[in-house]
Amino acid sequence: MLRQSWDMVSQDCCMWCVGCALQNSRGPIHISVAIGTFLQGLETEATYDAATQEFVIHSPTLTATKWWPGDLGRSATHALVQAQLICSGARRGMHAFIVPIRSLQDHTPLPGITVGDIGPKMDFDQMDNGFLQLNHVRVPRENMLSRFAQVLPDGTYVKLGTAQSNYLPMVVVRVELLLGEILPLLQKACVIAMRYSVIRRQSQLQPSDQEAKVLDYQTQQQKLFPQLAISYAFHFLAVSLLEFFQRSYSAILNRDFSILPELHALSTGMKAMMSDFCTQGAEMCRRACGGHGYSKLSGLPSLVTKVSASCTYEGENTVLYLQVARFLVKNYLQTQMSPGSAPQRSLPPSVAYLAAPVLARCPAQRAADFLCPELYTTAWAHVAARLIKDSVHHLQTLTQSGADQHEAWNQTTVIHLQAAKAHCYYVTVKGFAEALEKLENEPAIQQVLKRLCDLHAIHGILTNSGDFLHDSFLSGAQVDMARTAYLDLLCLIRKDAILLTDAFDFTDQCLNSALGCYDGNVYERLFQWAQKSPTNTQVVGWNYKLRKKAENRQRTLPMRNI
Ligand SMILES: CCCCCCCCCCCCC/C=C/C(=O)SCCNC(=O)CCNC(=O)[C@H](O)C(C)(C)COP(=O)(O)OP(=O)(O)OC[C@H]1O[C@@H](n2cnc3c(N)ncnc32)[C@H](O)[C@@H]1OP(=O)(O)O
Ligand SMILES: Cc1cc2nc3c(=O)[nH]c(=O)nc-3n(C[C@H](O)[C@H](O)[C@H](O)COP(=O)(O)OP(=O)(O)OC[C@H]3O[C@@H](n4cnc5c(N)ncnc54)[C@H](O)[C@@H]3O)c2cc1C
Repeated sequence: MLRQSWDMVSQDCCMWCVGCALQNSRGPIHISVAIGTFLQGLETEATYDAATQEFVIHSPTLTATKWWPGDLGRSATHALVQAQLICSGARRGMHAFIVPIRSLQDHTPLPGITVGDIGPKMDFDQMDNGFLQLNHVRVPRENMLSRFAQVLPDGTYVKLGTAQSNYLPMVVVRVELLLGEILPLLQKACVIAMRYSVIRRQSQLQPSDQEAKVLDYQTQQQKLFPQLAISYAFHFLAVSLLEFFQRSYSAILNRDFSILPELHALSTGMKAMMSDFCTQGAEMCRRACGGHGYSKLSGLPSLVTKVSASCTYEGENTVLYLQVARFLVKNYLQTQMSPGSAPQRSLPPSVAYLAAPVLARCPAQRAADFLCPELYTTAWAHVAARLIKDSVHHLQTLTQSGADQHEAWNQTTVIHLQAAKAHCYYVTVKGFAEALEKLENEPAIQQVLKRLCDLHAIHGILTNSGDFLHDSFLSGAQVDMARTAYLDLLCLIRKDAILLTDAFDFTDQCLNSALGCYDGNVYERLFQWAQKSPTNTQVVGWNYKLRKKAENRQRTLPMRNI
């Protein structure tokens, strides 16, 4: 029964999900997943012993200690450990092994296992994150996940996939995290900040007016509407990425890996961009709520710290952007191959723009021209293509001047990072524009969402205007036109802003915010919730008692001659 459960793990490919609980006849099996950044450099080893048909799993150094895996510190009974496979004397790279770590009878650590909690974190100390050291722990041969590679009883290694096929679970988790974990955190922050901003009144727009809702200030709109727009942009993109992944998945399981590089580039790029922007956006929403945004009763501080973790887990964002850059460089070089020099293959759809005809100047002549998906998608494609070309040029210049390939890569990574980020922005703009096209039968919804799409694209142009001005693709006058279009959009989006956040459909319970409830009773709720603070539930506060104690002590101390 236990073995069957493990088979389920490998077949369903849910092995990266943290703390997945599998039931077996002897009780709950709770799996934690343990890997780090540099998978090729993993220190933990799994050496096959043909005599006993077991793997001996060992952490040879302190730095090989697994650190962070969810549910490992207190709960997990098993860990999915990524380790360097060594069989018949040869190193075979990273593979995954199911390792029992705690007794199913009394939950104590098994022999050879050192496991525990990693200590306090930035927030969410209630979450269980653990460390794990393995001292020559033996597991049966069947405990290696073996869809893409097997070790036969005599130690023969049989490769069934490519070198990258063992990385597939990371793609799966990254794709699923976008809609399941990361994006809702920004969406919730938007709902809270937007609802509070129509309740909070501050100062006057006109001297004779009553105090204005803060959402009617242009600067408040500039803080919140780009967050709303990007929430929608990410929603459409994450949905289409999930569909793309689902379409490709069966091919991959049948060992057709041709789609994997693009899936990898899209999933890493979108994980990095979404977690970056959702983190900045949630913090912006928190600050847009003034002092109450700093109160935990607003729900915003925990959203900010939670989403901030997503910039690191499942691959640190810089590392992920550089994976995108690697994909971009490869595909750009493909476009530079002269016909006949190598077999031509068509570019993956997400980078097809690299081979498209180059438009040297933006044709916009007035502000309204910027409200055109074709115009701004082309503008983003132009900037991304130029930055990629530039990054490849720098790389080639260094290698041609004699620099070692790896050194040249490191010396150009800041430029590659910029190119990868521009490419990711282009992907979100294009994805949003394509989603709009599918709404032809819903003209009213299409119109409202198009304003958000316009805002997302133009906001990106204005915040990166240097990149658009650099080769005179945009002129200074055109940047001014784009800004006019942007400011006009803020007014238009204002009237739909609350409905657009209501549409995320979070319940009050799920928002858990005194500022963000549907009924708008912010101050009543803040006051009620503050009463529940432990210090307010005692008749005499602890600080008063402490002060009294200190005063009494002072009185009983003998006077000192000073
Ligand atoms: C405190 C609590 C707060 C609240 C939190 C709330 C909880 C919410 C739930 C969230 C749960 C989080 C759980 C987190 C889990 C984890 O973090 S698990 C650990 C994650 N670790 C990683 O993601 C590791 C990151 N590292 C990598 O992705 C890769 O190893 C790499 C470093 C990016 C590259 O690997 P490497 O082989 O060393 O490098 P290259 O030489 O660059 O690549 C070789 C080729 O492989 C291709 N490739 C790389 N990765 C993949 C992939 N995933 N899929 C497909 N292909 C891949 C790469 O493109 C190269 O290909 P070529 O260019 O063709 O050679
Ligand atoms: C909340 C949380 C939950 C987690 N859950 C799990 C889990 O369940 N299972 C698990 O296995 N792990 C988990 N982790 C660990 C997580 O996957 C790693 O922290 C993450 O992959 C980053 O690796 P690292 O900590 O080694 O950072 P490092 O790789 O050491 O990064 C440090 C710095 O070095 C830079 N850097 C690293 N490599 C390069 C490079 N090649 N080029 C340029 N710069 C580079 C990074 O950009 C970063 O600025 C979790 C982490 C957190 C914060």
